[in-house]
Amino acid sequence: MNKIEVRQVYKVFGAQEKAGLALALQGLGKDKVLYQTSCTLALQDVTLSIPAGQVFVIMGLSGSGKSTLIRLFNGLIRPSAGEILLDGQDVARLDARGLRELRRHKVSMVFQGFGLLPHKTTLENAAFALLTRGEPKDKALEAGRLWLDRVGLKGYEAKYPDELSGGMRQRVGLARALAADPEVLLMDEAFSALDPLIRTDMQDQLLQLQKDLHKTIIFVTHDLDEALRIGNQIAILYHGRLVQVGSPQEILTRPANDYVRRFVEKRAGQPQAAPAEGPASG
Ligand SMILES: Nc1ncnc2c1ncn2[C@@H]1O[C@H](COP(=O)(O)OP(=O)(O)OP(=O)(O)O)[C@@H](O)[C@H]1O
Repeated sequence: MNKIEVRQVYKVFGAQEKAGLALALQGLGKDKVLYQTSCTLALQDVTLSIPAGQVFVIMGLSGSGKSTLIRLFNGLIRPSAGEILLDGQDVARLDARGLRELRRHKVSMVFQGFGLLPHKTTLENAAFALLTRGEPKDKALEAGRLWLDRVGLKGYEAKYPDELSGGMRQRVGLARALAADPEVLLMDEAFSALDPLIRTDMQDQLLQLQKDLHKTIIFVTHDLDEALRIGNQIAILYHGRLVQVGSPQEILTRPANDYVRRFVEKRAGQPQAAPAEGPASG
């Protein structure tokens, strides 16, 4: 069964959201919507199914809509149109209380900037989600300790974030997200701030954890090598449109268009920078 269904989702940013949406629904692209309404069409007509228990990667250049898409899954952003069904429930229709419940129990997020609380210890950070949802303190700290151990940070419980390296901080971020035992883990460029060797270590660790956990993990990256390494499936965005969804093998051997082909050709083992997208046509 699929965990998440994204159905005909549009997202327009700007003061004239409705006017921008009306143009987008007529099929106008990002440039024309911007020209006519000064609004940014960040996602247009995105429909996809995200299977349960897999690592699903969302990839594309800077500005292609990756962060917007992943933020729909925990309601940080509301779509201008369309549905985001999580186990059949439309996240876009949840009220503030429903969203709070969703974020406390079902969907956790790991950020690129780690998002740790600087005045709390590693252990308090790891247990933070459990403490804020009202679990007994000893139980929450016990779970925090367990997850710190699982991500290789045993012995660092009493340290503060500024005493840790970037890689260690991201491990705390991962432990904190996993301690909440979410069904869905959202990772937005979670490893992009790390240097290449640490980044590869983190990818390995995530894959190792996933062998036991079988979580639904949605992972945003602009790096094709990372996507190929960790993704069971990869969705590629271009100017807010979905251009291809496939297995790493399919992306490599049957790129759907020139945009995907350029990603694949540029690969050659070198980590890519994240150039911004050029003007959109349409
Ligand atoms: N809050 C906002 N207000 C206005 N425009 C926005 C907002 N958030 C995103 N956008 C625009 O929506 C488009 C998609 O942005 P988004 O951040 O989703 O892209 P991205 O692929 O995640 O890029 P990056 O890799 O640089 O983070 C861009 O054109 C961006 O300028």
